[in-house]
Amino acid sequence: MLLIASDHGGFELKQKLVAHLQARGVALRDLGVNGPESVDYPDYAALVAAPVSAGTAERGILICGTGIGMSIAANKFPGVRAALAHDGFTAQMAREHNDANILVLGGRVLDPELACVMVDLWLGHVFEGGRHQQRLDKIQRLESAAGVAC
Ligand SMILES: O=C(CO)[C@H](O)[C@H](O)[C@H](O)COP(=O)(O)O
Repeated sequence: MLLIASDHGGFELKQKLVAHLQARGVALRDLGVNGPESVDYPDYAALVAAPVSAGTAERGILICGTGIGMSIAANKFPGVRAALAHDGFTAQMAREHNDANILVLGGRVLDPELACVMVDLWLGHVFEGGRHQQRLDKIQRLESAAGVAC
């Protein structure tokens, strides 16, 4: 199941992406925000990042104005690899090299048509493993070490 959420800065782009993904037949759950009213992005980051971290959802998409706040918040959750992508190349690399389980987009930055292409690239490619898995393992060890230090 693919989860998607945004704050007000990403609301318009989220609506566009939901329509795009539904037209493609992708199973997804829209967790809000449901209108353009001002909200706090960490609340919506948690709605997607917590189930991805817990393993009850496989992947998510988060959108705020720049994508920066959503990235910072989502990456606080263990096991989350939230990648802020800017174009088709970074969206594809987020899957192939980083195995990003959350794609983060900037609603005030991206052209909506490009954002649809980026989501398709991220969904349509696979993690390459190999040397990239070795690097993800090191990130996992950093996460574990940080937990011990606390
Ligand atoms: O981009 C964001 C965080 O990185 C969010 O969309 C924030 O909402 C933004 O920084 C602030 O936007 P506001 O509309 O001025 O509250």
